[in-house]
Amino acid sequence: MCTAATYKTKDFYFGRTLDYEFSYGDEITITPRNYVFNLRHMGTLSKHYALIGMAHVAGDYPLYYDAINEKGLGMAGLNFVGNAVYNEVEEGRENVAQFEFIPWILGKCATVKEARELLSRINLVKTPFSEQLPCAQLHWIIADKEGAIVVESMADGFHVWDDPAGVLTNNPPFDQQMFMLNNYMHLSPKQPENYFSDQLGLKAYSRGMGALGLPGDLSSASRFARVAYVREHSFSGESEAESVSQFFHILGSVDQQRGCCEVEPGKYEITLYSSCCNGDKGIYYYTTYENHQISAVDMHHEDLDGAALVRYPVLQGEKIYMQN
Ligand SMILES: C[C@H](CCC(=O)NCCS(=O)(=O)O)[C@H]1CC[C@H]2[C@@H]3[C@H](O)C[C@@H]4C[C@H](O)CC[C@]4(C)[C@H]3C[C@H](O)[C@]12C
Repeated sequence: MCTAATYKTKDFYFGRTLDYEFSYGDEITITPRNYVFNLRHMGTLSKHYALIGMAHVAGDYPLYYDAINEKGLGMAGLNFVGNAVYNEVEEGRENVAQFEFIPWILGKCATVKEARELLSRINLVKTPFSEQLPCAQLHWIIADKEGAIVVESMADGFHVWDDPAGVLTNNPPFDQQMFMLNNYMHLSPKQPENYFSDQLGLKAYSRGMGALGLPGDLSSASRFARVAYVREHSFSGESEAESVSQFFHILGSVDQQRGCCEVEPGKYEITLYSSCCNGDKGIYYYTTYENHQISAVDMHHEDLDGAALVRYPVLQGEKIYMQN
């Protein structure tokens, strides 16, 4: 399972949890403006916006899971197993392979508005990266400081949904996730009133009872409702430290602890990493399951006019600050 969210204070923030039972070998990867993407069906993409994000680099190709570009547009791919359907290549169309989708959008678009325009022409195709890395079944959230959209390529068509909740998880399809939020419209950070009966003398005996009924389990639909609720009510200061800290708390509401989601006997899905990108500053912050300290890579500390990928390993291992 995975969860993505947006957040705004003075700056725009975008990030995700990556939940899985193993890592593909990820690195924080900066693609500078002159790195040449050799596209499968569209020639080359040689001049584009610079990107920073989490990727598995295969043969010098950055296979992004989530990223932002230098203009503050963010995009993340989340599992959509059983629902994602990609097309065959069609002559004369903009055929973009599923694994090229993030660089194609973030390389060319500065805003969600521009992404919508590009999406209206795209034919998302099933060409795999390689035999070892076949097509991932994903759907995507694309967001900037003005708003978010969700892209789902399914058997019944190519959908571009408005995402006013600013979140995405996994199955079921996005329109169903949004519909199910109706079930939770009574939830509130305020203490509840007794509408049940004026005969029974019911009262709030604990803080936090306004959100009784918010689902606590790890299913995708429950995480969708929980992260949407937490994000909606999030409140923080505007400084970078306060905003980043609050963003990780939003994602913390859907964190997966080892042992709670068994995918096969003795194998557990966990939150391998959580990310928070500052879209205005081009900084990629992250924590991992084994490293709660926030680490960060700033794209503007690199030569963004270069042509070679810049790669940083994901730092692991808890760093405990001993006070005596
Ligand atoms: C497994 C990841 C999604 C995690 C997730 O959504 N888990 C939910 C589990 S569940 O459904 O709800 O059970 C996805 C997100 C991005 C994916 C990667 C990116 O799409 C980049 C390439 C794409 C290639 O086609 C396959 C390898 C790959 C390197 C992908 C491997 C894997 O599918 C990733 C890492």
